[in-house]
Parts: sequence; C-alpha cells; structure tokens
Amino acid sequence: MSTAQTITQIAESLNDSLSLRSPPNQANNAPSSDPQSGYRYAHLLPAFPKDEHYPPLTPFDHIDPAARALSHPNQTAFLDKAQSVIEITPNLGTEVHGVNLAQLDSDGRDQLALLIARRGLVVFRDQQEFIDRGPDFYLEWGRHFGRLHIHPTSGHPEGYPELHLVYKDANATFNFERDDSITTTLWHSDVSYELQPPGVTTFFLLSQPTTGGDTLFTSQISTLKRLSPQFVAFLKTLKAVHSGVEQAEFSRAGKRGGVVRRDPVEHIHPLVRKHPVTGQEALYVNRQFTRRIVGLKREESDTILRLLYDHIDRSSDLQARVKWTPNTVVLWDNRNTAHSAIVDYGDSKERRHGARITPQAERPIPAWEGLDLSA
Ligand SMILES: O=C(O)CCC(=O)C(=O)O
Ligand SMILES: [Fe+2]
Repeated sequence: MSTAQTITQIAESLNDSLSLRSPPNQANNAPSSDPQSGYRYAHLLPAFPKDEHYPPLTPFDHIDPAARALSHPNQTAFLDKAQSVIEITPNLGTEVHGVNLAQLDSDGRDQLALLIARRGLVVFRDQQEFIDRGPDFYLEWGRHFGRLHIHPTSGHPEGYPELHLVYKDANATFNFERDDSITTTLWHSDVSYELQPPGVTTFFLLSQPTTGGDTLFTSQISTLKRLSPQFVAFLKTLKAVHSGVEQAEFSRAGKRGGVVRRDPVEHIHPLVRKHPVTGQEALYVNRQFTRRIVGLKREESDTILRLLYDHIDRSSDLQARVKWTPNTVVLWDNRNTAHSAIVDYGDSKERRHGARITPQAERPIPAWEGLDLSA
C-alpha cells in the first residue's frame, strides 16, 4: 500500500475512540502538504488492510511474569543502577530514569512486571534504543509478558497486526470524541470485552505534538478503596457484560469505512477483580466497554454504573498524568488501572503517532470466590 493510500485509509477508518488522536518527537512533526515525506517512522504508519480476518480468540493459560519475580532475592534488582526512581503520585505511577529497557534480560522483565503490578503505571524516560529497535523487537518484548493481542479494528503497521497504533495528523481530520461528546476524556481499560483482557501493556509515542496529548491514568485499586465496605461487599457479588460490539459498529460505519478483523465479542467479568500476583482488589468497569450488570434491572444497573463512572471521572486525587517527552516508554497494568487519552491538540496540524504492545493475561479473577461467571 502506498503512503497516500495508507493515509486515505486512516482518514476513512478512524475506528475506535482510541485509535485516532495523534503527534512526533524525534522526527518531523511540522505541518507540510505531505506529512509523510521523510517521516522517520513511515514504516510504522497505520494501515487498514481490508482482507484481514481472524477467527475468534481461543482461551490460553497465562503464566504471569510478575509471579516469577516473587521468588527472586532482589525483586527490584533491575532498578539497582537507575539514576532516579520517583513516585509520581502516592496511589500509582513510578517514573524511572537511567534504566535501558532494551537491555533488560528475562529476570529484569519479570521484576518490571512485578513493579507494574504494584504501582499500576511505570514511566521510563530516554528509551531511544527501545524505540529504534523496531517492530520485531516490540513483538519479542511483548511476548515475554503474555500472548499478544491483535486489535479487531485499529490500524497497525503493515505486516505487524499485533501492534496497535494511535495516530493523528493534519490529514486525519475527524475524531470520535470531539465529534459527539463535550469531552475527549474516555476512561477505559483496553479491550475489556475479551475473555482474557490485557495485563502488562507497553505504549510509546513515535511522534508527539509540541504541547498537549498527555495521557491520564487512574488506580482502580484506589477508586475501589474509596467506596464504603458495605457497597464494595455488594459490588463483589456482581458481574457485568463488556462489549466490543459498538467499537466494531463504529469501525464499520459508512463514514469511517474501517475494518473489523474479528467478529465482536461480549464477555462477563466480575465488577471487582483480584490481581493474580499481588492479590489486590480493583474495580473493573469502564465507560467505554462495560454495558450492564448481569441480573439487575436496567435502572439499577444504569444507576450503579453511572455512579462508578462518575467516581472514576472525578477522582483527580487518584490519578496520574503522563507528559510525553521524546523517547518515553510507558507501561501499565491494564487489570488494576484505567486510562484516557487527552485530545487537547485537536486544532494542531502536528502529528501524534503512538504504538501499543498488548499482551493478554488471565481471565479476570473475581474478588469474591463465590461469584459464578459461567452464567
Ligand atoms: O493515546 C493515548 O494517550 C492513549 C491511547 C490508548 O488509550 C491506548 O492506546 O490504549
Ligand atoms: Fe487505551
């Protein structure tokens, strides 16, 4: 596919609320008539081949990398030579300077997974080697943490369907959030409609705007803790439907003309899940994909979900905001955090181009063992 075709596809296919916002760091982000000419990461631009179709995902046994680090005599040995390790907020987020992710061995990656499980979000600065190693390395990196997910609708670099891209430039003119909502904030946990949603997730920007386009994170361990014990006890008895149907329909919609590589699925997950390694309990609902609480009347379900979404939206005191600098690589635990892009650079003609490596993890473990997920 030519660059021009690729970009046309992008404009046609902005398909998920995450997939099209965008900016560069190392490379050119200046507006030009052909934003792709001379672009350093042109080979990683999103493509939407129309002929891709995948069968349903099959269950698999997930062995959590963080569990392997528990028996290590020094569970944070990979940080021993760091220049600095800073807690971004008390509730979540650690920022690390002076550790080269591209050089982490298997033990180091396991320890990293454990830190991510504990802190929810870990931000690494100055990771040029990681980013420049390219897509084959990204896949090898991600496979350490779990089976790689192929996104059903988002753009990916040609030949690398496992890499999920976010992208916006002067020619990608429309944007789901700004079109039909008063806010671009959309808290979510990635692809929570899958039976085995992602765990340790890696995300970085190849290009970024001069200002704006930060990413928000929140701790779902902390949002849960804010609720009264009585209410939490009730929530633990509940399970909810998470759906990929609207995302697929959005992609299929004529005006965007995007792809649906895998038929959309819905799965039922506990409202409160337990982390397989830390045992910590986290709220597991999100505005983007959670649709209804099983067994409750519609009004009851709507009211409880709205309460929880409002709580997540408003809890700035439980959130961290990542400001992107060139060569930053961010990792989060998709099981106990939620995040949102911030599309405040919408009028800018600059490019924002990000890549996500998305290993799947276990089927969510209910915090209350008695919860029956079979029905
Ligand atoms: O673009 C961002 O800041 C976040 C994108 C996102 O939500 C994702 O890739 O999962
Ligand atoms: Fe996301």
